[in-house]
Amino acid sequence: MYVAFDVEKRLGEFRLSARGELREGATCVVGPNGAGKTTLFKILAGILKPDKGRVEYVGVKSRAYVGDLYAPPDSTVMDVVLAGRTRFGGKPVGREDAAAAARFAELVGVGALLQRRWGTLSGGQRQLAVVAAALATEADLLLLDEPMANLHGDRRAELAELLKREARGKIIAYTTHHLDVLPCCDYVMVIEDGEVKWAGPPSQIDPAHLTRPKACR
Ligand SMILES: Nc1ncnc2c1ncn2[C@@H]1O[C@H](COP(=O)(O)OP(=O)(O)OP(=O)(O)O)[C@@H](O)[C@H]1O
Repeated sequence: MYVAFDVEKRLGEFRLSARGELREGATCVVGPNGAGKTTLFKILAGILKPDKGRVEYVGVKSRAYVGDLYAPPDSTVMDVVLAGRTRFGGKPVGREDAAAAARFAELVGVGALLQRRWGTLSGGQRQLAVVAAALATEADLLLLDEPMANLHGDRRAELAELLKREARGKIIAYTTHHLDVLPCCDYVMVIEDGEVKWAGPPSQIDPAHLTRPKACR
C-alpha cells in the first residue's frame, strides 16, 4: 500500500510543487508555517484539485482528512466520534458504530468523556476527541492536520505511539510542529517552500532540518 504524488498547485502567491510517497505506517510531516503541508494533505485527500500532476493510490480504498473540526457546543463527544464513523458525512449510524466509536474514544483516552458536552471540554480533550473521530473513520489513508496541537509533551508522545500502532496495515500521516514526536513515527517528511525537501526514517533525518527555534532574548 502506498500513495505516490507529483503535484503542483498555485494558491495566490504560494506555489506547491511536491513529489514524494507516503508508505504504510505513520509519517510525521513537518515544516515551517505556510510551507504547504495542509495544501498537500487536502490534495491527497481529494478535497483540493492539483493544477498539474497526479496522485497514485495503491491499495488505498478509503481516505479521510481531519483538521479543525467544528462541533456545536451542546453536541457530545459521542456525537463527534460517531461523525467520524460516517466520515463526517452526516449519515445515520447504527449500534455497531456506537460500539466502535466507544472503542476508539477509549483507545485515545476520552472514553470517560463520551457524554460530555463539546462546550465543556478543555482544548486538549477536544483535540483527543477529534483524533478518536479520525480513527473511527477507519480510512486506509488518514491525513491528520496537527493532531498534537493542544497536547502536553507526554500526551503527545503517547498519541504518537498510538498513531504508529494504528497505522499498521494503513497509512496515517500527520502534520506537527512538535519535533519531539519524530522518533515515535515510522517516517518523516520535511516540507519547505512548497517542496518535499527530505523524507526517510527518523533515525536518518538530516539535522539541517531540525534547527531549534530562536530563543527569546
Ligand atoms: N485559498 C488560498 N488563497 C491564497 N493563499 C492560500 C490559500 N490557502 C492557502 N494559502 C497559502 O498557501 C500557503 C501554504 O498554506 P498551508 O496551509 O498549506 O501551509 P502549512 O504548511 O499547513 O502551514 P501551517 O504550519 O502554518 O499550518 C500559505 O502561504 C497560505 O497562506
